[in-house]
Amino acid sequence: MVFGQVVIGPPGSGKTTYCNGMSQFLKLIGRKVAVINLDPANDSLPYECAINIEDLIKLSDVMTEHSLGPNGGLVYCMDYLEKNIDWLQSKLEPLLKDHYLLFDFPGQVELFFLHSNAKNVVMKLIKKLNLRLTAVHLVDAHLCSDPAKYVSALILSLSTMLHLELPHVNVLSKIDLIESYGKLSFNLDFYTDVQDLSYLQHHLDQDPRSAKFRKLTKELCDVIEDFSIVNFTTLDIQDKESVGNLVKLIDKSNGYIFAGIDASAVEFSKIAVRQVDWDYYRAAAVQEKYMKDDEDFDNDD
Ligand SMILES: Nc1nc2c(ncn2[C@@H]2O[C@H](COP(=O)(O)OP(=O)(O)OP(=O)(O)O)[C@@H](O)[C@H]2O)c(=O)[nH]1
Repeated sequence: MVFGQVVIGPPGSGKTTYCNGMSQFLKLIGRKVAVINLDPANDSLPYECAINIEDLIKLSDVMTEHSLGPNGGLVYCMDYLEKNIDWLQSKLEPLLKDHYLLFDFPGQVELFFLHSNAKNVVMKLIKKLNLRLTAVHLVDAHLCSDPAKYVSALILSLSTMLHLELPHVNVLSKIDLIESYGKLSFNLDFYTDVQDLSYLQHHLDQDPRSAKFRKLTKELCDVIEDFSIVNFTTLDIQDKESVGNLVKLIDKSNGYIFAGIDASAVEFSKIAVRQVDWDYYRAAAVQEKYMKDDEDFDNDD
């Protein structure tokens, strides 16, 4: 069985940095890792990639030949990749024996909640090569400092989860910069747990700019709460502990923790029920590390 991650998220959310940091971390803990770059717009890669979509198709060629902009060009490239899935399959086959796979995808979010090519590529690989993949969806943590942007991040995460139908982990990336655009209105666990969005709506109502969207915001928040499947974990890619906590979650979601153990109910249950760090304490520890409390703010004045 081959395990891995499908790394997705809006432009600039940190996917390429993540693939680089995550592959280094996984190598340090003894896994053989292959990073597969499926983003034809990635021109300078910080990691050594095992497979590069550039060898199949170049975004610049597509844009010139078909008079397309970068977004249209990327949709074309994903469509081309789906039609040439055998190319990717043949490149992946030699890696399947002992590698853990990290797929670096483009940042055009519509590829993951609207168009079906990227999903079809992932689904075909899963089926043909018997892969166990988790979608790791990165969202820039600074979006939490603006309630309207946070609601958009929630909607994007929900739509992506529903569209991709994979084991899924949503990540607030660059948590070290969370308050760089302003102090948060609530504790960090409010944003990670997505428990009661009425507070957020109340907060939005105070802003005259969002008054005319009040009903729309309420409806969107209701949809998110009705599904009740979106939550976030946090990540500072430069912090070993933060990356390690994320790896534990991903390993649980795609079944990696069960690999290599005897297929007995006793062994499975031992792993499934072993002690976990409660998310409340985890969010509180992250908050203490990266967010100033009110006293610090007062002292700064
Ligand atoms: N402080 C901090 N910066 C980060 C972190 N992760 C990524 N960055 C920075 O965020 C910027 C964007 O990161 P990329 O990895 O290029 O993001 P991307 O999602 O691959 O971007 P696209 O290829 O445009 O879709 C870079 O300047 C990174 O150095 C993090 O955990 N902390």
